[in-house]
Amino acid sequence: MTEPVVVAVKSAAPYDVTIGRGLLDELVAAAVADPRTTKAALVHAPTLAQTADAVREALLEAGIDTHLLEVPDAEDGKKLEVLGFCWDVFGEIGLDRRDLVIGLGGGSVTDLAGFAAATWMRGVRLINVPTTLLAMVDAAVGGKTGINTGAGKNMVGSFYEPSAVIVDLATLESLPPNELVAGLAEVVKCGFIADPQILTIIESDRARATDPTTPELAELVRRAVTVKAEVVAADLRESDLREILNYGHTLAHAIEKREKFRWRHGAAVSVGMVFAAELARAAGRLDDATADRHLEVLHALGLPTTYDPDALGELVKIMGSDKKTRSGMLRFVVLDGLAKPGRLAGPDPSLLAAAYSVVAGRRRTPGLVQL
Ligand SMILES: NC(=O)c1ccc[n+]([C@@H]2O[C@H](COP(=O)([O-])OP(=O)(O)OC[C@H]3O[C@@H](n4cnc5c(N)ncnc54)[C@H](O)[C@@H]3O)[C@@H](O)[C@H]2O)c1
Ligand SMILES: O=C(O)C(=O)C[C@@H](O)[C@H](O)[C@H](O)COP(=O)(O)O
Ligand SMILES: [Zn+2]
Repeated sequence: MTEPVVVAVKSAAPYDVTIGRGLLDELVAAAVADPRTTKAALVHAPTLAQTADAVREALLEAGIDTHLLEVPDAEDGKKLEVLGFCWDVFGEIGLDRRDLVIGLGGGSVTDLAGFAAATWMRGVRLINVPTTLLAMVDAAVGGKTGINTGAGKNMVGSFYEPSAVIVDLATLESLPPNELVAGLAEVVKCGFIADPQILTIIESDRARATDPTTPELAELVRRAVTVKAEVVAADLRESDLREILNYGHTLAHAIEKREKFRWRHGAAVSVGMVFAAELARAAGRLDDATADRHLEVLHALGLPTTYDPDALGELVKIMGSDKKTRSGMLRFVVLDGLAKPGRLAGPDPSLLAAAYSVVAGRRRTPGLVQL
């Protein structure tokens, strides 16, 4: 990819996701797009301190007084006290309604910065600059913002869309390989729910699909962002269709909560997708080949596909507070075939147990030989 590629999110307040390499100029252009903006609060993870400095310099040159807010890393940043810290700094620097918040980092930072922007003076302009694969293809796009609470993952937040998303693929070159692979879980998710070509690209050459410098990875990013953009443009507030982006997340969020948010989100989603596929297979809704393909592709990428064999009871309890639950009835996004997402409501405990026996590693699926 030489020229940046733009994926338009055609929601009520449309915005562009610009994907390329070395996009500082595009970021500055997005920032100055509103000529009333004189100040920016740049929220970033500690690992992005150097990049944050470079962005600040460029914005200062463009006449935007830019303040850096370094927040705790990963899920430690998605906390009420950190949100409070952001609000305090916004107040101290006099950030007003014409100004700008920039989220620079992984999904934990874009979720936090997005919610801080959504709530400050009831909403100030937001630009997301995702620097992990997961944030590029998922967290930074689509307007879900929020923090975790004692009750669980992302329990407080809002739907608040950015005015621009700048995806600089060059930032992936410093990302630890395990983080890149974790991000691929959400890419694989898009493959199963909507765009099977994603799976073919990964299966054809796993090494190139996991190399941040290749056109294959750039194409995976473009395809996954396109899936997300189309879904959120049709159903921003998750009244129905958007739930498909939650494929694998019912179990994933329960695992994350049980693990006190120390698991990588993408790793939990990987296990959650295996569970959802097995649930659909056990319910007679998903063919063996597609169910087996989950284990094969996720395992080949080095993502986890199993979890504590004795945790099902606890996980079912935690899943009770999943946001898709209705009148106390658990609801899962499942597949009725490749790229045919449906819903499974109130599964019988025997179905949950059958599906979990694969996650627990107690039952191997017939099609799978390499595990
Ligand atoms: N809002 C949404 O729609 C949405 C979608 C998917 C996930 N999420 C949320 O996103 C979060 C997970 O995001 P994540 O996987 O990006 O994790 P993360 O934000 O915790 O980042 C992972 C790690 O990578 C480091 N890092 C980030 N960019 C780097 C770079 N370029 N070079 C080196 N290190 C870098 C971070 O400091 C961190 O340690 C979860 O909280 C999840 O709930 C939100
Ligand atoms: O954008 C969405 O919608 C998603 O569900 C994408 C998920 O990958 C993401 O992890 C999201 O934050 C989950 O949201 P939640 O509503 O289940 O908390
Ligand atoms: Zn997710």
